[in-house]
Amino acid sequence: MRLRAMAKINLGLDVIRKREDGYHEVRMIMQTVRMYDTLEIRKKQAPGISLRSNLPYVPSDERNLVYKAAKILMDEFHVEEGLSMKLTKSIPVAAGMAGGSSDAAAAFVGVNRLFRLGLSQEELMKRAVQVGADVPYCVMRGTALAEGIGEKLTPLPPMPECYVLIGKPGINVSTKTAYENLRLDAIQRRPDIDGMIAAIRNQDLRSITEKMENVFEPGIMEKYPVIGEIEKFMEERGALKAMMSGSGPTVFGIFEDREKMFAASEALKKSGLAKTVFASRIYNRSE
Ligand SMILES: C[C@@](CO)(OP(=O)(O)O)[C@H](O)COP(=O)(O)OP(=O)(O)OC[C@H]1O[C@@H](n2ccc(N)nc2=O)[C@H](O)[C@@H]1O
Ligand SMILES: Nc1ncnc2c1ncn2[C@@H]1O[C@H](COP(=O)(O)OP(=O)(O)O)[C@@H](O)[C@H]1O
Repeated sequence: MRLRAMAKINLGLDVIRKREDGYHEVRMIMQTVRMYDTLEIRKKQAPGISLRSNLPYVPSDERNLVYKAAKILMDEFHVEEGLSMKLTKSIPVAAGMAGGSSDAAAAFVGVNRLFRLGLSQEELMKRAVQVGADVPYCVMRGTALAEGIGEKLTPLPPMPECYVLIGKPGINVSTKTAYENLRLDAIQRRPDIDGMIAAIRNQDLRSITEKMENVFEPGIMEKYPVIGEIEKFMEERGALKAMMSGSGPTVFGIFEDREKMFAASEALKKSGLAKTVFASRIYNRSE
């Protein structure tokens, strides 16, 4: 069985408060994009889980989120057979695009099917949060409002068709450190999440992009000015708006015009500003 684990972007990202347990309460507009890792899974005779990946620097033991997800289901349902998995990564790692979370979501969906465990999507999402705050969303996919620590999800109508240019500079930002360094009392501009939901319901792409805001961006951009440079580069080449995704450092630009996006993509590759450049488009649940 072969599954696609798709990346996400945050069209809007607000952090409301820090909880007692150290996690933060968020309000985010999530959107799946057509950039994906591939997870191949099959049964094997010997018991246990084996995992291979195409990237030497991604762990292929129990630290891998795919492994964690598979183990949760196999333990709960006392699966006696073995599982063999092969992960081929294309989504940049530690990039703010939920690559690992989406791989884990694919493992939940795949293991449920392969061993005929009979769990509904909702039942998978309940278990998914044990692996990471964004994993339930990665099971659901599409356009959604995420609240709580990211696990309370409200599906939204698909955002209007558009093109997404992805540019990741050659730096890594840890999600944990980004949350730890966020000064909630110093946040100056709050994203208008409710306004964005209205704009999505109205299928108004311009209004959606006008409302794009991420509270992590000022702090991370101050440390890594290249993020702002990539945004400017995209906007000068036709992006309605460009912004950092999640805790960064990946930048995405929203384009109405496909040709402009491809031209910007080629130029960005040549510029040397970004290490990974990928021309993509949004993915909707109905596809
Ligand atoms: C910031 C966001 C925005 O979508 O995405 P990424 O930048 O990681 O893609 C998410 O909130 C990331 O969710 P996810 O990556 O699943 O987080 P987890 O693995 O559960 O947690 C990693 C660390 O981030 C912090 N964390 C995470 C989520 C949250 N709501 N509050 C937190 O404080 C915790 O310190 C935790 O130890
Ligand atoms: N399947 C996986 N893919 C990528 N990274 C993984 C995976 N499993 C565990 N990790 C670890 O998780 C960390 C961040 O993963 P990733 O999901 O790419 O971050 P982000 O959600 O911030 O983009 C990496 O440092 C990596 O070592």
